[in-house]
Amino acid sequence: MKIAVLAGDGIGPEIIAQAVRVLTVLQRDGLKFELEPGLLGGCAVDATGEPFPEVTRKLVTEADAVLLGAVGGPRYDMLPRQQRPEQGLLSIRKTLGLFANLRPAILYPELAGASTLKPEVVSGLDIMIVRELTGDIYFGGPRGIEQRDGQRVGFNTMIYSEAEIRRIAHVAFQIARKRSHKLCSVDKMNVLECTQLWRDVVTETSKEYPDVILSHMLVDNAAMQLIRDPKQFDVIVTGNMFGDILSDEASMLTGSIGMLPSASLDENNKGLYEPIHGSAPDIADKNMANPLATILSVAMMLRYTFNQEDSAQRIENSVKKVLSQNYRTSDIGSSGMNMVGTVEMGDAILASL
Ligand SMILES: NC(=O)c1ccc[n+]([C@@H]2O[C@H](COP(=O)([O-])OP(=O)(O)OC[C@H]3O[C@@H](n4cnc5c(N)ncnc54)[C@H](O)[C@@H]3O)[C@@H](O)[C@H]2O)c1
Ligand SMILES: CC(C)[C@H](C(=O)O)[C@@H](O)C(=O)O
Ligand SMILES: [Mg+2]
Repeated sequence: MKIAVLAGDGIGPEIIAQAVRVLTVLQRDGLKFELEPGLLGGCAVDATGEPFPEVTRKLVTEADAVLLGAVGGPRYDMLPRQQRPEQGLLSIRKTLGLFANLRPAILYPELAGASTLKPEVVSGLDIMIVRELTGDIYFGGPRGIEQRDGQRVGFNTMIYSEAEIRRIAHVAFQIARKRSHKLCSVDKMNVLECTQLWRDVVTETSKEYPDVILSHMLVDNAAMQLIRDPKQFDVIVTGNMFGDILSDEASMLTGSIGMLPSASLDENNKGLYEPIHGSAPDIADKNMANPLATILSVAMMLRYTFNQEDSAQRIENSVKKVLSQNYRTSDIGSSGMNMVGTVEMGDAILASL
């Protein structure tokens, strides 16, 4: 088994270093895999002029799984769009066919006080957001900025084929089947034809899953309901853009965006694993970043790509243990806690593995 490790930019190298320490312990204890580093994002632009160079394309195509930190940063914001670090991330997702993005939002009981919501609103929260990842307005054409009638206009195209909707719907129904048999599909069918089709196809697909209760919600209401009463949700399925926004929103229910891992899977469960957050330039190189989302992404890799459920749980249990020992990075900290930096959080995880 080969794992490509793409640290990326900003806090990427700091959080990936802690995740790699965890993988190295598992390797010592008998799991068979090799780690191979590669460049993606701004660091790849610096080295090669491209955010997703050919050598990285080859590496990730041959690897069984990819572990990614985060890409992007203000230094690269003025580059032409095709050269931006984020374009590297979008290309890797598209190249590997990673259409199913699983973003679990789980509140660890110890962090009930870290959420900005009242503990009773969030305690016990366990939501799975299933985000379609290779379609939608992110990839649709035509797109651009051009002159029309003496002024600039910007335009993008929201587009989904029924096949794209059906395959992500199947993933979501199957996940709902293993959980509480409840699925909420989020769209904006009152305004957008593209999401009318989304609702129609998800409803058609539901006929194959009579044991799952399907509901639909408009995205503006869903954003509100996530804050009002998040525990009404179990599995949410939605498109690329709504999923991006709702998962950042859901992260704050759990205390911090530094806690949310993700898996991006193809048809065969080959996957890319990354925290949902970005490169956090405001705290880069300060030993402040929370590495837990990245470490939990390693657990997802072991579960979904390598079928190593025991090792996945071993990592998740060590996260629970360090939280119960009151170790906190500043994003989840409060008074009376054992405040630590990125590396020290990694030390605590290793000690409790
Ligand atoms: N998957 C990715 O690589 C990815 C995802 C999102 C954003 N980005 C890129 O990252 C850059 C910064 O974007 P942004 O500021 O909008 O979002 P961000 O997620 O990087 O940061 C938002 C806020 O959350 C904090 N934060 C994020 N991760 C944290 C962690 N692990 N521990 C503690 N605090 C954390 C940051 O300090 C910041 O205050 C942009 O270039 C953006 O395009 C990349
Ligand atoms: C950086 C960006 C392309 C990316 C997205 O929008 O998908 C990020 O926000 C994410 O959530 O992984
Ligand atoms: Mg995002």
